Amino acid sequence: MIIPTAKQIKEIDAFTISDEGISSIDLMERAAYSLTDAITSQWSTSTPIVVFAGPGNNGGDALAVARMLICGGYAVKTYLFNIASRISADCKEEAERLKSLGEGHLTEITSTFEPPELSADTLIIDGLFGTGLSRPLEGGFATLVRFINSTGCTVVSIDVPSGLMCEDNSSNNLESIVRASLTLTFQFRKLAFMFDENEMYVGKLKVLDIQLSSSKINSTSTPYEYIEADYIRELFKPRVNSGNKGTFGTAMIVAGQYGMAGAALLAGSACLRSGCGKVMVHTPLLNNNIIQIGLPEAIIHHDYNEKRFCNPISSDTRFDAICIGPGIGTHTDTSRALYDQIRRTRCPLVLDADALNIIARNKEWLDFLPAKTIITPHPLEFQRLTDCKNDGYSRLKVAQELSESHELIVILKGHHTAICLPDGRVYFNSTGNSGMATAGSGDVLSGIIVSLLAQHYQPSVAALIAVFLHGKAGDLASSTLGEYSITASDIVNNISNSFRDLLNM
Ligand SMILES: NC(=O)C1=CN([C@@H]2O[C@H](COP(=O)(O)OP(=O)(O)OC[C@H]3O[C@@H](n4cnc5c(N)ncnc54)[C@H](OP(=O)(O)O)[C@@H]3O)[C@@H](O)[C@H]2O)[C@@H](O)CC1
Ligand SMILES: Nc1ncnc2c1ncn2[C@@H]1O[C@H](COP(=O)(O)OP(=O)(O)O)[C@@H](O)[C@H]1O
Ligand SMILES: [K+]
Repeated sequence: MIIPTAKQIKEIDAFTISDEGISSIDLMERAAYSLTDAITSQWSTSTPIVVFAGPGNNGGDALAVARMLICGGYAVKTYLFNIASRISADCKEEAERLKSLGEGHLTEITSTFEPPELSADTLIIDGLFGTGLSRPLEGGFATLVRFINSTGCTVVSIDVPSGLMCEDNSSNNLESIVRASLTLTFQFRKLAFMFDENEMYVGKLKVLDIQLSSSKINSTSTPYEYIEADYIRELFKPRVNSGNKGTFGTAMIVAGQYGMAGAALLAGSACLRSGCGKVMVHTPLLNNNIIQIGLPEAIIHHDYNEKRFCNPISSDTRFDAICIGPGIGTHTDTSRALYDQIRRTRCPLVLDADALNIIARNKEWLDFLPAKTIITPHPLEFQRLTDCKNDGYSRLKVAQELSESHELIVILKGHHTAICLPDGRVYFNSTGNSGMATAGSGDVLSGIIVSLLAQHYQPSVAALIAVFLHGKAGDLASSTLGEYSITASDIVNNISNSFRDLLNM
């Protein structure tokens, strides 16, 4: 599903109204009905409800929900903030409809506001601002948001937590954003929801289908896409029945300085579990026994001249794709070896972990990376690599620029990992869970990617499939072990289930 901007959502909204020949108030009623349905399915009529409505259509939704809840037998107190005497036409109409239920349901605030006493079990419905927020909240609205956040009550935000911009929050006033327990958003995830730091505002997320025009959605051009199973499934090539080891390619993994052999094991086993024909591991001699025993299917490519650090792979080119980085360390010999290998590499390449830390110290090497190289930084590695600011939006913009200017595939790892392609498109992943925040899980991802590259998947396709499968393997691991107990090896052990789940095997 696409992730449109707030401006594009407005256009899709307007198109739906004209195309369907319905009035905007009827679309608002449809939206409010689905909100009410979501709320009543979770909270019973014994829950006291307080609704805060703003002056725009987000407020209109809130007023309509208040009316529907009252009609459903809930006790609801509603406050409409009409400070600037400029409420939208549909918000005004919804206020009239609410008032028509009788006295006392609606309090209109035109100047000062005395916050009501709220019991701990009160449910707050936040309909102050949605996609129409145009600047950070200040003054009375900022105070109101701080009040809402201080109550300790459960908060349901309509469409967007009030105060949160749909895209860029890098210069927002972060104290003036509602911290929702649940956000009921219309039709699309918003770009800001993809950034890890905004989870504390969004809370749990539920996307409500309000049947906006599918033809308009399909013709809306946006670089941002949220990827789910159906999309990924289409990217698979059929596996040749008569294929042999050679058909499915050889992957070379350069990993594991002495003391980090586990990184080589994890990347190597993930690679073997992901379909390539042969796996070679280039690793220091001192890792010999552990790799031979732990990964008997792999061919070890010894680093003879140095016992502890990874050195050059000599001029060997008997592989179809190469991954450099998991646990290699940043020793100067390794650094030199990485430089030589980058300059020499002609096959698809994925760089992870310490390979990226070495490049971060030699940023001009970015210019030498072969086109379509995949890099897989976590936020700190990306910060070292680019000196970008620390918020998700700024990081994404820098990743998009890097991807376009250097023709790289940048996989920005996180809860919603972003895959940035050189043509400007960005795909956000839908699988994965906090159990995967465990040492070594990035090594597993690298192993899956290089396996798909060795099978001659285009780098962009390999990146998309690998990120999705990796997260899915983590989700399957969590479904049996729980998020507290997953290890990176459990992710490897669920790669096969992840393939089977995705491909209905
Ligand atoms: N998508 C869909 O199809 C559907 C969408 N629907 C709903 O519509 C919502 C969008 O409605 P919307 O466009 O009226 O914007 P909304 O968020 O209510 O705010 C606009 C008002 O806020 C004001 N304002 C802005 N910033 C401010 C600030 N910092 N401080 C103070 N004021 C500020 C701004 O005034 P101005 O900027 O002109 O000063 C204006 O008065 C959307 O989120 C969803 O809930 C559904 O009803 C139906 C289907
Ligand atoms: N909360 C989370 N939700 C989803 N995926 C996660 C979460 N935390 C970590 N991951 C995934 O786990 C991997 C962690 O990689 P990384 O930080 O490089 O780990 P390591 O360096 O220990 O191998 C990434 O693919 C990341 O997307
Ligand atoms: K809201």
